[in-house]
Amino acid sequence: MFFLKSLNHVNKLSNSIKNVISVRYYRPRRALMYVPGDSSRKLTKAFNLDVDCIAMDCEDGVAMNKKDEARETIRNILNHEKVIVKRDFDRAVRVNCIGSGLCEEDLKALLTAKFLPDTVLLPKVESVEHIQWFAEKVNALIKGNGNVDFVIFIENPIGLINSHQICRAAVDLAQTGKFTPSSIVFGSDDFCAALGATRSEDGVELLYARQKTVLIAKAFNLQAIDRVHIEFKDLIGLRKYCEQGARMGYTGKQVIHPDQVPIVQEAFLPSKTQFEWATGLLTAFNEYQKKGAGAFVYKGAMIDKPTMKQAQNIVDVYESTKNA
Ligand SMILES: CC(=O)SCCNC(=O)CCNC(=O)[C@H](O)C(C)(C)COP(=O)(O)OP(=O)(O)OC[C@H]1O[C@@H](n2cnc3c(N)ncnc32)[C@H](O)[C@@H]1OP(=O)(O)O
Ligand SMILES: O=CC(=O)O
Ligand SMILES: [Mg+2]
Repeated sequence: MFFLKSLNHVNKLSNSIKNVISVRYYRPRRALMYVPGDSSRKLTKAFNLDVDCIAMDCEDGVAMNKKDEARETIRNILNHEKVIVKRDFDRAVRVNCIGSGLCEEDLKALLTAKFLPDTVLLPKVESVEHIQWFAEKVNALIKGNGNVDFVIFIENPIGLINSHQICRAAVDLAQTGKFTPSSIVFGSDDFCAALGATRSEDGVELLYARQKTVLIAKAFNLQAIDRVHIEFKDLIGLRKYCEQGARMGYTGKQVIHPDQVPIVQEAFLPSKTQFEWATGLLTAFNEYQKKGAGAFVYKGAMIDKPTMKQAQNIVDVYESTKNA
């Protein structure tokens, strides 16, 4: 239901404009909110929030001796139809990583529940072989025409080095598979640990990895979901990092606490002013194209194709989230 609702705007544009736009509509994931799968209390609380994505966690938010409980609790939730309190949301699950030896059991329990999760989040992806393993399991477990969105976590150096091949494999295998690659998550905390780096205020130790992750995501037309801000009481810092991530091209951010949700949801939604600027620009672009002008002046600035694409990005995000 989140998809393809703003095609009208694009359809109004001339064919020559359509050809340069790669249109893809996503289930919005501005805030990707983790909830430990073994905590019924937190899960209930999360379902009452106004949030794009709830990631019911089997992985690092759950202690080793609570893994079975988390898996069972989430399966029970998936055995019931999604209850929409505030509005529709992405009912996602984060399974344990393949290397843990727990992933298969998670997938078996969660993909055979009465209702499929909307999305499966796979942490610590390191290689094409991981994607092939995931594809094989998911394709065997999902019945009929079922399909889940697939979120790939890049959170260690080998995963980052192989990220291009990982995304290529995911996109290729999805053609005949029961999953749809939708996003890359930058798992900065695990990345820091794997790198042996120390977290700092300006995050300089992660800059390359953070930029490369968004670059890879965009190369494959995927959403890019930024690092978690673990100092959850620091809402001023959170806003600053959201704005920074959004400027870098990230489309959303991982969240661990309800207080972080409204700030993140807002920071990754273009403002009404930006939306109006963008729609006005697209209309003007269309008119100038018809007149044979590639470059023109709009609100005091030179506009040509790259700016038109930036405006289209704003419209896409705005349209995909405003009624979500
Ligand atoms: C690097 C990564 O992998 S990040 C992902 C893994 N980590 C996680 O999933 C952690 C998720 N977050 C949490 O578990 C918690 O926010 C903590 C442990 C950090 C702090 O929890 P608390 O000390 O309970 O925080 P606080 O008292 O401020 O919580 C306020 C309310 O929000 C609820 N709450 C806190 N976090 C969450 C959450 N993630 N989802 C839903 N509800 C939550 C609490 O239950 C509490 O509600 P209540 O009073 O009705 O019980
Ligand atoms: O899983 C997230 C991370 O930062 O690690
Ligand atoms: Mg992690």
